[in-house]
Amino acid sequence: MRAHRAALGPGAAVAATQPTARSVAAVRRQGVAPCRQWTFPMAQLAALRGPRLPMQHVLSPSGADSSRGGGAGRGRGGIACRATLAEVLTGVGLFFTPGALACLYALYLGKGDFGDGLSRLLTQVSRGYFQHNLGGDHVPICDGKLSDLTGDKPLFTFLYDWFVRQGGVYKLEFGPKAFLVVSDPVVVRHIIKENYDNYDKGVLAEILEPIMGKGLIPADLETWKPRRRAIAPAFHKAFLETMMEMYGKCTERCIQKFDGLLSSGSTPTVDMEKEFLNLGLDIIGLGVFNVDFGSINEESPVIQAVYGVLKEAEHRSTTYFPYWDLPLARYLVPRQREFHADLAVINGCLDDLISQAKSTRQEEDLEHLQNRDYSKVTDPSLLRFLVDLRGEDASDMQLRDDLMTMLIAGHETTAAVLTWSLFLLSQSSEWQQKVLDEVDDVVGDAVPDLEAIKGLPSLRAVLAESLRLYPQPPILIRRALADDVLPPGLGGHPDGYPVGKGADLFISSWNLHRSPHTWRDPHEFHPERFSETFTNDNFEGHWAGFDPSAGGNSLYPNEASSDFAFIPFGGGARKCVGDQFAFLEAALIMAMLLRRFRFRLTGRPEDMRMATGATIHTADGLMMTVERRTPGGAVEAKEEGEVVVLSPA
Ligand code: HEM
Repeated sequence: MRAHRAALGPGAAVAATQPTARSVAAVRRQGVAPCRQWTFPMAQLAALRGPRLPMQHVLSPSGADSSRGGGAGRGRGGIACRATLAEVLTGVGLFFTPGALACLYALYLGKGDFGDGLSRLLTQVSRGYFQHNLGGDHVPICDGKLSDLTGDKPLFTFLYDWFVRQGGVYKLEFGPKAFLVVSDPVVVRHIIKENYDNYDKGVLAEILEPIMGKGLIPADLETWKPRRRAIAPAFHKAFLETMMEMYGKCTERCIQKFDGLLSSGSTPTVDMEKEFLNLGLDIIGLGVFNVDFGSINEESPVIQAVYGVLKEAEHRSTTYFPYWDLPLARYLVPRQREFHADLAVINGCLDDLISQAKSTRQEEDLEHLQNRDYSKVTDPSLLRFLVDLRGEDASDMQLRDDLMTMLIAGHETTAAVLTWSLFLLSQSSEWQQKVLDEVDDVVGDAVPDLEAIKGLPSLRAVLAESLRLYPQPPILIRRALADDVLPPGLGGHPDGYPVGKGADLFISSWNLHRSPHTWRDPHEFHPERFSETFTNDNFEGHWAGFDPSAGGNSLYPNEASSDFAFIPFGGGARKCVGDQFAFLEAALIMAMLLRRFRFRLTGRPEDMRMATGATIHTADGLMMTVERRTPGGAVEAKEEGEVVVLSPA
């Protein structure tokens, strides 16, 4: 955010309207009238953030005129030496006046806030030049303020306010960029399932490319198809069962750590968000490469590098101006230097692991790999599977990209689900009691297996409710590969919303999951909702409603049971490949920790604040006291109001 302010703040804005000596010279050389100079920085912005456009569009809204205007005559050789002082002053005045006027106009548009005003000015000027067809003439438009991006409230909460006012499809304009924000299940179903191959990851792929390359999440469709075919079968039943044993071992380490803290007789305070991140990192390291990061108890350089890269991915996804693409930024900006150093550490580590795995490759058919006796397999990791799979000769680079993708995708997301689940559960003695009764009955002191997790419906409903209220990530990103027409959704324009090739879309899972049209009491913590049906006749048959029996054998309520009103792991062809891996992991960790410890929030729940990046995390950690729990004991009933759920308001 800070970088964003620096790049687009008042200083930059003034620079944008007052050209540098070099740009003036360039304009003179081209014979372009100086008064058209204001368009230049916008061209840069648009080119950096969106698809490039022909330069004549940028230089002059009125086309060829600009190259023939008064500037051409003034700019042709020798003017400076023949000019009188008055002419020079007039020239300077002519040159700066538009800039000054633009500044004043920006201040007026922003009602005194220059940044907001500049953003609006850029929006007004760029409409029709840089924006793709985004919803046609009848789409509701929201004018984003820069202060929304830089303020304390996460961006996705603003998207909710607008959704409530404007409906399930609206256009959000920020400076020269515009997005279509989608919060309606019928429209979401169209984008991610029915017409999924008309969309790629757009802006997200641009941001993640330096980190994940062409890994499965950002990959273009052509790269994605064969990789998805190779990777999805790796998450088979025997693999997941073996992973659960590994989750148990990692969770035991966490339990031992808490036991150690409790042995002094005091009541320790622990940041549970951090503990979940460490636990998640150990698990993903073992699952993906069979490498034990041991991060619960120590910090290795690789772990530090992973955290550094994660932070940078987050920084980039929340920074408006991609300054890291500027020439030399990677050498001159300290955080970019650190990022590239971190990336080199991880890539070095991954390259070693890949070359080791390839040097011991034992090619096998898919069926054989899936039916191995996993009790005898020393390396059950995804890397081993992908290297040994017959017919899969992915390059080292592709393997590296896929592994890096899974390392990043599978770590923070699960930690975030655990963090918000514990936050919610710690406020409800009723749900704690339900969950603990199940855990004591079904699991006891054992490490739960797949069947045991199936026997914990209350715990699974709590995890799902946490994913509904705090979806990870809160926004999914898409870009249209060809023209399309989105369906109207609830209350939308009957003709639907046309989108042009290159149009950027935000699918707001946050809005979808808290929509008053698809959920009863959408901002309240009610895990029991997932065992009840819900319909809304206003959709006139276009939305099937929520039906718990429509989810098949899924461990969690999903896009099928909710007809795309609940997409905790996405949906359609690009649905998360690690959904079962992650859901089982979260359920197992919760069951084992809750069985042994009692966690209490140290502060007031209403003081918790969200921070956003790739996932929603807490602004100040999840600080909790840890006490030993006597298994089988009742949860002390206390006077409780509604569970505090952090909401858009
Ligand atoms: C609770 C934890 C997790 C959540 C909430 C989650 C959520 C998601 C979501 C919503 C998507 C769809 C993104 C989109 O459509 O743009 C996705 C995709 C993906 N996730 Fe997860 N994920 C989790 C854990 C994992 C794990 C553990 C792994 C790997 C070990 C993983 C790997 C992936 C990959 C590779 C994709 C891209 C799939 C594709 O495009 O084919 N995720 N995840």
